[in-house]
Amino acid sequence: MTNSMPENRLLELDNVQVQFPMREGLVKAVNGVSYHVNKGEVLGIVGESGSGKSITARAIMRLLPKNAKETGGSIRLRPRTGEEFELSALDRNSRAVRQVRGNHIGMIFQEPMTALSPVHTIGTQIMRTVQLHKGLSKADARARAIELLAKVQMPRPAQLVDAYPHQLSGGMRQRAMIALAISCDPSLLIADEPTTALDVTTEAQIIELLKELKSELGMAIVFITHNFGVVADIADRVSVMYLGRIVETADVDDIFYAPKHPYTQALLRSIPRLGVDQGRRLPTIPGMVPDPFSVPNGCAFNPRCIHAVPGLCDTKVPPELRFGSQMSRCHIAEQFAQTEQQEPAHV
Ligand SMILES: Nc1ncnc2c1ncn2[C@@H]1O[C@H](COP(=O)(O)OP(=O)(O)OP(=O)(O)O)[C@@H](O)[C@H]1O
Repeated sequence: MTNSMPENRLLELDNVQVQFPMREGLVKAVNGVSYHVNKGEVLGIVGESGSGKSITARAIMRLLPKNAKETGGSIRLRPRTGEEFELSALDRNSRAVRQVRGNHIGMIFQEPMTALSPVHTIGTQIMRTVQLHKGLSKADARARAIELLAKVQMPRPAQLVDAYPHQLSGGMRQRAMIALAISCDPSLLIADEPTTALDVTTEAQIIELLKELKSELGMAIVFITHNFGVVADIADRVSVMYLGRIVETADVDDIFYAPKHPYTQALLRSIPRLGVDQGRRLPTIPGMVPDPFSVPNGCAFNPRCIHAVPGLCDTKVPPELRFGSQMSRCHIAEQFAQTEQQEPAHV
C-alpha cells in the first residue's frame, strides 16, 4: 500500500526505471529517478544530452518508445480536480491516460511540429481538443481558440486562428503549440527544451510567457533544458541529471550559490559570465559523457570528477544525502556543505 501524497503535491516519481535492451547491451536510460513537483511550482531538469531527461518525461506522459522497458518505480499524479492517478500502472492507450494527457498534463517540445498537424489550421486543432475534452459547441470552441491565442500573445488572434502552422514564424508556432497544450487548463505543463531552437530574443519572450501563464493559471511546470541560464530565469527548484540518475536537487538559489555535487559545480563553471569571461577560455568538464553501454562503476561521474576519491567513488553508488531541502548523490557532499560560492556562476 502506497502512502498518500502530501497536500500540496501534484506529481511524484519514485525510483522510476526505464531500460532499452539493444544489440550492443542494455541502456539504463532512467536508473531509479525520484522527484516531485508541488502545485504551481516550476521544477527545472538540467543535464547534458543523453542523461535521461526526455525519457523520464515520456514515462510520465505514458509515451515511451515501443522498445522501452519500464522495469520499476511509481509515478503518481494528483491534479487540481483531486483525483489520484497511478500513471505507472496505466497503459499508453487507456482511456484514463488519454484523459490525463488531455485534461491534466500538457506537453510542449523543442520542435512545435511534433505537436501540431501540418494539414490543419491551428484553430481547428485547438477547437478539436476543447470540443473533445471540455464538450464545447463549435462556436464556443472557436471563441475559446481565439481567446487562447490571445492569451499566448499571438498577434491578430482572430485572423491567425485560421492559419496553418507553415504560415507562422518559429516563435509564433511555439505560441500556437503552447495554446494547444494549455487549452484544457492542465495542472501540469511538461516543457521539453521548448526554447532550444529559438534565437535569444524569442527565447526570452517565450520564457516570459510561460512565467505569466504559470501565475495566471496556477499551473506547475517541469522545464527540461541543458541551459542553466534559462533555469535561473524560470525554475523554483532544480534537479540535475547525469546518466539516468538525479545527482542533485535543490532550490534554485542553492543550486547556483551552494551546489553540492561536483557535476553541478562543473556545469556551472562552464557557463559564460557576461562581461567577465569575454576573451577568456572557459573551463569545460573534462572527458565525455560515457557511452550508455558502459556506465562507470560506483558514481557514474567519477572518471570526470576532480574530487573523486579512489576506492570509494569508483566502487560504491552514492546514496541520496540530504542537507535541509537539498539532496546530493555525492559521497563527499558534506565537504561542500560549508563552501558557499561567493558569486553565482551564471551572472
Ligand atoms: N528509442 C530508443 N532506443 C534506444 N535508446 C534510446 C531510445 N530513446 C532514448 N534512448 C537512450 O536513452 C538515454 C536517455 O535519452 P534521453 O533522450 O532521455 O536523454 P536527454 O537527457 O533527454 O537528452 P537530450 O537532451 O539529447 O534530449 C540515452 O542514452 C538515449 O540514447
